[in-house]
Amino acid sequence: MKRVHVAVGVVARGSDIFTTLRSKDVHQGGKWEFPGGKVENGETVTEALKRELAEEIGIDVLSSEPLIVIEHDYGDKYVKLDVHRVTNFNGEPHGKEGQSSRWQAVNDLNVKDFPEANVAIIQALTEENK
Ligand SMILES: Nc1nc2c([nH]c(=O)n2[C@H]2C[C@H](O)[C@@H](COP(=O)(O)OP(=O)(O)OP(=O)(O)O)O2)c(=O)[nH]1
Ligand SMILES: [Mg+2]
Repeated sequence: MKRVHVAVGVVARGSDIFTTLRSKDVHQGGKWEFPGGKVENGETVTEALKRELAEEIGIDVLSSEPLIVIEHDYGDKYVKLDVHRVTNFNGEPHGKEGQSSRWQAVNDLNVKDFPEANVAIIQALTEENK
C-alpha cells in the first residue's frame, strides 16, 4: 500500500486556527486540512514543514514544536502525520495556490470537515483550550 510521511502545521493566532480546503481531485479532496505535505528524502519534518507552508500558505515558519503524531490507514493509503504547532512565523497566511482558507476558533473546528485522521488533532487542540 502507498505510505506517506506528512508534515502538518497548526497555525494559530490566539485561539483561532488557520485551515485550507483540499482541492476536489486529490486524496481526501474537498476536506479542510491543516496545511502541509510530504516529507521528502533527506528532509527533517521541521524542514518539510517550513517548505510546505511557504509553498502552500506563503508564510515563513520561524519556529515550531511537535504536537502529535498520527498513523492512519485510509485503506487506499497509509499516512503518518507529524503534526507541529507553528509557534512563530512571518507573513500573512493565505491560500497561495488558490485554495480557500479560513480562520476558526478552536471550539468551532468540526471533525466532519476534516479527513478521518484529523480527529485526534482536533481533540488535542480542543482539550488544551478547555
Ligand atoms: N496536509 C495535510 N494532509 C493531511 C491532513 N490530514 C490527512 O489525512 N492528510 C493526508 C492527505 C494526504 O493523503 C496526505 C498529505 O498529502 P498532500 O497531498 O498534502 O501532500 P503534498 O502537499 O506534498 O502534495 P503533492 O505535492 O504530492 O501534491 O495526508 C491534514 O490535516 N493536512
Ligand atoms: Mg499539501
